[in-house]
Amino acid sequence: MLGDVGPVVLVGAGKMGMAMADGWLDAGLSPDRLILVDPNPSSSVRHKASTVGLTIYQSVPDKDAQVIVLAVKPQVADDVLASIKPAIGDDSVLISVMAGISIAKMEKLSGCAKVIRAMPNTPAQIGKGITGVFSNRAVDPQDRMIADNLLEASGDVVWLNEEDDINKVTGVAGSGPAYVFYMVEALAEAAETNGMPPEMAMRFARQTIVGAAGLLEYDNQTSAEQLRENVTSPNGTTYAGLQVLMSEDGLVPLMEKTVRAAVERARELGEDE
Ligand SMILES: NC(=O)C1=CN([C@@H]2O[C@H](COP(=O)(O)OP(=O)(O)OC[C@H]3O[C@@H](n4cnc5c(N)ncnc54)[C@H](OP(=O)(O)O)[C@@H]3O)[C@@H](O)[C@H]2O)C=CC1
Ligand SMILES: O=C(O)[C@@H]1CCC=N1
Repeated sequence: MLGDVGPVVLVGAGKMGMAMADGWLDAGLSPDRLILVDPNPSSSVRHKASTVGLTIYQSVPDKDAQVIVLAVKPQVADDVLASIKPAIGDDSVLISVMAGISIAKMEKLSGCAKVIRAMPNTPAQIGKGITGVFSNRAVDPQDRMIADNLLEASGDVVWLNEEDDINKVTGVAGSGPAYVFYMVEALAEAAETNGMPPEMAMRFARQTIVGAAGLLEYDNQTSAEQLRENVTSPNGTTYAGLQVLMSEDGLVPLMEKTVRAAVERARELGEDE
């Protein structure tokens, strides 16, 4: 699927960058068309690179890239945007997954005309991510197709209407896997409080979330609400538990506060410009 794409320059071989790189390699991107740039890669990244035949570069090569993907922390955006100039030609497309950093800033500091913001999430690593995407006007249908090909290797892709939608996607789906992992931790803690030994508590909590997520995928025509109701016997145990979780000060207001904090932080990261 990605046989014709590249060269792709990926700047930042961290958690998100490598999650996407795994997806691209699985989707057929040839390792010699993926240029991985990271001045200080971890030992696991070095191991992965040597296993699949990827070269890791200290800095961006002085050669026009078809696509440059930025997967570095927003805090180093200024330096990194300036450093990628040697790889930018007239037709290069810049795709950034950095939270907060605006298209205007990327155009200005990198000199790249075609800029796309994408917000993926770490399930990209197993092709089960979802990515929100927004581009500037210079990005043409051919560029969008290349971006689609790359991003679809991570899972679903949704093109957005406004740049601020990226901040909303960040708070819901970019950060979202962490909320679910924390739910596992909280469920395990609650199991322990109710008398389960720690190892057993984590085993039951983790597999419960794995199983529930699996059902959402397997039974994808059935709403989450219906799946919940399928568990809930009249006046049974689930009903008793949900009375707490669905109360006025239960999960909904907590989730609203959680997502609002993340969305606002994404907007703030953009304001530090
Ligand atoms: N993690 C996630 O779930 C998601 C993250 N994102 C976005 O992805 C970006 C990366 O996040 P994440 O992967 O978690 O962070 P990581 O810290 O895991 O990855 C960033 C990588 O970039 C490296 N790096 C630092 N400076 C440079 C440089 N000048 N050139 C090349 N590489 C450099 C870092 O090296 P070192 O560690 O040595 O500094 C690190 O390996 C962020 O902007 C974040 O907003 C978006 C969606 C989800
Ligand atoms: O926490 C962060 O800022 C990044 C963006 C979305 C997920 N991780």
